[in-house]
Parts: sequence; structure tokens; C-alpha cells
Amino acid sequence: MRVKITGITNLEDALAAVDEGADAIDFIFFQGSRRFITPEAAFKIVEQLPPFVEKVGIFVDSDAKFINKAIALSGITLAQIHFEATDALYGSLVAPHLRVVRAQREADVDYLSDRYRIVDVFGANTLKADGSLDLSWFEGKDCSKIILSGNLTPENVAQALPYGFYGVDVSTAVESEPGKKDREKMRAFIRAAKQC
Ligand SMILES: O=C(O)c1ccccc1NCC(=O)[C@H](O)[C@H](O)COP(=O)(O)O
Repeated sequence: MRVKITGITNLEDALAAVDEGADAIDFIFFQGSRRFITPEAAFKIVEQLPPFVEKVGIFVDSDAKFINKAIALSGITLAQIHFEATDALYGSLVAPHLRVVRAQREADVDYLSDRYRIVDVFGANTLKADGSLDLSWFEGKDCSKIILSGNLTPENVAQALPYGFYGVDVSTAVESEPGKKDREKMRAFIRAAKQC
């Protein structure tokens, strides 16, 4: 599975994530986040990354003008949209975008099923008391365009492998504190997700 490391705030973590095999990293352009980074600071990281790494920007409740300016300033290659946006907004973006489905019930897994999308199950009780995942909502479904997000850890991510997800997305479980990644945890997560 492809892996995106979410909430990068500094160059050291970005280079470590890529070095450990991450396919994508992202920057959170939302001031309310403990992982907030400005587009200008993100650019200083983006310009030092090697080729073939997807650079994603996360946007919450933003308009097209703000998003397009952040794309231009940061050099991100994909905009991840965390709110209900209009077709007009999507149509006016100057970079490709990825939509986020916040799954609250099983039917939400099928929403936008013709598109690549993040399915975030963070608020959906998918994490069992023993740290393992309940992925029953995905049983028998085509997950080939889904990037699974929420409650994933180095210990449980291998459970996602049989479902054929396009990728996985992780933040908290590979951090030592919000906004600071832990290289060993990133390595363990990526190895488990890629079975290498
Ligand atoms: O991390 C944040 O602070 C954040 C704020 C606003 C929008 C998105 C944000 N994070 C990105 C995500 O959606 C998380 O990657 C996702 O929920 C998985 O998080 P985790 O369960 O901590 O791996």
C-alpha cells in the first residue's frame, strides 16, 4: 500500500519520512491545527525534497483564492479538501485535488466511489480496545480507490492489507508529540504497510 505521512512541520521529519519510504507527505494549512504550517514554511521543505514524492496540502473551510495562493506559495502537488466544497471551487483549483469522506456509517464508504478519495474513519469507532481495527465496513467492497485514514498504527496497519486499499494515511501514531514525527515509528509503520 502507498503511505502518506500527515502533518509535516519541519524538514528533518520530511526527509526522514521520504527516506523511510513514504510516497507522500502533507502540510496542514489550517491555523486551528497543532500541526499548522504556513505555505511559505512548507515551500522551504518542498524545495529540498527529492523527485517522485507527492506533496499534499490540507485545507479546512477555505475559499479557492486562499487555496490557490497556498498552492503557488508552497509548491504542493495535490490539495486535500476537508470540507464540503462546491463544484465551482473544485473547478477553479490550480492543482489536482483529493476529497475526504468522513465516514460515520458503512454507506459512507461507497460515497464518491468512482474517485480516489480519503476515507477517514477517525470518529467511527473502528479502533478496538486492544488496538486492533474493525474494518468490517470495508468487507466485500472495492477499496482500490480508497486511502484509509484514522486510528492507524504501526501495530494495526497490516490488518488493512487484505482489503486492497490504494493507500493509508497516518499522523498521531508516528509522532512523539503533535507536529514532531518519530523516525522509528514512521519506519515501523511504512514497513508494515508495504510488507518490506
Ligand atoms: O491533524 C490535524 O490537526 C488536522 C486538522 C485538520 C484537518 C486534518 C488534520 N489532519 C489530517 C487528518 O485527517 C488525519 O491525518 C487523519 O484524521 C488521521 O489521523 P490519525 O488518526 O491521527 O492518524
